[in-house]
Amino acid sequence: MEKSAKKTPSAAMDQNKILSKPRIFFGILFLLLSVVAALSFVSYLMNWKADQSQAGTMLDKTIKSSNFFGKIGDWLGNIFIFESIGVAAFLVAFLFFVCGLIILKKNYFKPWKTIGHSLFFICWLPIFFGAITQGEGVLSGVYGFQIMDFLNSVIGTAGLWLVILVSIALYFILEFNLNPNNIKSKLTDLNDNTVGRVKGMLPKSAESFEADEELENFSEVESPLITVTESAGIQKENHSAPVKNSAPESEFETIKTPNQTSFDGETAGNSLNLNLDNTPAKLENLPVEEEINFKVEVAKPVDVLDESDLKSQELVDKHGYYDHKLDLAKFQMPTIDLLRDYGNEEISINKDELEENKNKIVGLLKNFNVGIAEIKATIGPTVTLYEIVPEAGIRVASIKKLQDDIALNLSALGIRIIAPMPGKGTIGIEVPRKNPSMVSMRSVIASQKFQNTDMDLPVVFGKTISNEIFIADLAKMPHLLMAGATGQGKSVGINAILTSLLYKKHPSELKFVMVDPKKVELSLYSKIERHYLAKLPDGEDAIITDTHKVINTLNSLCIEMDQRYDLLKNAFCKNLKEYNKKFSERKLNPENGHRYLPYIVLVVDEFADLIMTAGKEVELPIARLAQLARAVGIHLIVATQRPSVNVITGMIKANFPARAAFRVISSVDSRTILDSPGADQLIGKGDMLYFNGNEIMRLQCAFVDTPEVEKIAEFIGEQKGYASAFMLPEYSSEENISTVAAFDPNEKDVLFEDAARIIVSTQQGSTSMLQRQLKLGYNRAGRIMDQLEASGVVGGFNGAKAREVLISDLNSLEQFLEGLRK
Ligand SMILES: Nc1ncnc2c1ncn2[C@@H]1O[C@H](COP(=O)(O)OP(=O)(O)OP(=O)(O)O)[C@@H](O)[C@H]1O
Repeated sequence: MEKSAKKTPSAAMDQNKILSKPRIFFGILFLLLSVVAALSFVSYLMNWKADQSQAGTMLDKTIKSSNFFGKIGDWLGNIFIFESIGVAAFLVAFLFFVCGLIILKKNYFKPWKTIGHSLFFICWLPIFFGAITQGEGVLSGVYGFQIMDFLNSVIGTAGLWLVILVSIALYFILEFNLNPNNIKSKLTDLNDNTVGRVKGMLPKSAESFEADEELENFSEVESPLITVTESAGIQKENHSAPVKNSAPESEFETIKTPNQTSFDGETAGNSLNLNLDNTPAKLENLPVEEEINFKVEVAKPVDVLDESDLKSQELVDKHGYYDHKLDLAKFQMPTIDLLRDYGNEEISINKDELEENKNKIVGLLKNFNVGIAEIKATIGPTVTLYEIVPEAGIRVASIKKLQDDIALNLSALGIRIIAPMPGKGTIGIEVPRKNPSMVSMRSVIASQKFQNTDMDLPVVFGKTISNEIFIADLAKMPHLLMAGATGQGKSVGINAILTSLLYKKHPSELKFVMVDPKKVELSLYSKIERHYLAKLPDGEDAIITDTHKVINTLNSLCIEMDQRYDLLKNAFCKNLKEYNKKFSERKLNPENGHRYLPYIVLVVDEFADLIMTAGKEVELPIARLAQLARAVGIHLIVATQRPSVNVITGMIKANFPARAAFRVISSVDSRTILDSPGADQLIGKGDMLYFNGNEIMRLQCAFVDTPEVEKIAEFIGEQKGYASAFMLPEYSSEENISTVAAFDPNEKDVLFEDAARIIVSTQQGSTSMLQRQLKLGYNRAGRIMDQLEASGVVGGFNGAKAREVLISDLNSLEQFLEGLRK
């Protein structure tokens, strides 16, 4: 109660302000009376036997009273206690007190309820004590005894006790809303809660009952009351509490309900009506709100298991979760010692070099009137980054223009200026170190960062310019485009990527599709065919070198992608991870085609070579895979030496957000791969730029030598593997063949004859030539070529080479065409 008073001090103060003087006078008078009466009663009870004999001697000065309040106190005690209602007289004193508070408008409790309770006990206690003491002593008072005596004579002793006990029982039932359910729940609460909590609950129970009553009233007039109260700005949260029924079980929420009684004698109902009718301004003068604890319990949602869930649960209980590693349960991941230790890789700091470079940079910039406020050096494995803060007013572009001058001055290759440094207020000048340190694959694989990573497909590229290990998640990239001129570290980079994946993924979780037109770069991995490689069912080698097979494999991967999408759709999963989790929980039936889906990483080395020989036939499936395959766990790594625009077309580029550039020949190439220059300024030997779609980072690629890769492949290859490589879906170009066979002269393209003439006159069965000469799109040129094949002008598809032209000269062709026209 005090709490609520404390909570609304301003409201209470407002009320004090409007108290009239007579009100204050009578209020205090009643409070004093209550104190005098209570103390007189206490004193009377202590001395009543002696003092009673002095009754009626009020004016006799010779007779002294031992009551605190003298003869008045005696008189009061005698009248209220002895002659009337015994110890229940204290309730009369209490009623005085309540009246005093009501007059002073101190609404610490519900006054009318309190008066009601007091009156009940003023009636009940004297009879009860009368029945117990049979009129002996002062506990019952004379009236109490007489009423008890009267009842006793009318209904007998048993009837009297029945009345006493039934009346008190009824009181408690009504007051505390006691019913079997309530008692049970309260007992549970008592059990559940700590002693302190129980203590807290007991006095509150009366309030709970009141709150229930009030809530009933609320529900009758719920919506208007809510509207009015909210508009009045009074405890808006009151109404959100019941709405929050979805709150977790046992969560207590406090709601405040407007007090139902007022000092003007309004009943609860009246009070509510008043709320409805009053304006917000009037509402502010309503009795202070009282805080009660309102407990909301929401039944826990029952986990409804449908039939398939039950089945999967049963299967899990019986067999445990599906373990995709079980087939190769004994498979050992490669050990660190397979990688070569290149010795101390600690960065040596050459102070002279640092000082010299710093002085040169500062001196040169000064010559060009670029003042520097601050300069800082960060030493990386291959380059040192000098970060400068130019003086105020210096334009960034003016420093950027000085790149060549700085390079000349420092007489070093590979100077790169980053102006401004992303996320920093500085300009960066990267200067290659004279004695770069090597970053070995061993050191990055053995690092805590890599060992503890929880990425799906972690790829450790090497170290950043600030010597931190850099790991990226291929699953998130989701495809990587790599470029770099010959001998700049691209092959080492691919090996570093493959090695990181081999060190982290079990054969059941990852498959590689390797395309290597150069035939030598990836051949080392043929040893891990039965563990990690995927191939076409009729493919002899898992590492694909033939262009024709590449096309089939890419199309097969597209089929795999489509099949995976169907599986995911049927399993209601959004991505591979979710799907595999569901499969492991045995929620997906293998009889419906469901299977554990490993990640598939397609690695294409020398993409330029493929594009040159097969053009759109390669570009289209690659672009399709790049666009769609990420969700089904197919990721692409495409590398090229020649990052020209006809190799890395707009379509390819748009679908490869992650790019890695080793040193390239020209800044045009750099722009093709990274959309900005810089890769032409690298120093080679694994010095690379990595673009993740947002920013470009300079990295030193980790070095892994061919013998190391060989060792790893051997280590894996010697272990028990699957019966064969992972089989990709069958893809045959028979469909094309059948369309070719079903050639209909009447449906031939209008440019068919022109195309035939070009081919025969040049003796080159090339689709791209037709495209160029006739200015056709790839699809139409391809269709015409099919028709030429079907009609017998050219031979079948010949992989990388042009088709054989079957008609030797234009004369023969004209005759041939004449024949077709008939
Ligand atoms: N990360 C590296 N750290 C140190 N040296 C490296 C690194 N990467 C490459 N090199 C050096 O550069 C040489 C060429 O590297 P790599 O074979 O990877 O080049 P490439 O770009 O693949 O060439 P190509 O395209 O002709 O195959 C390596 O033999 C090695 O000496």
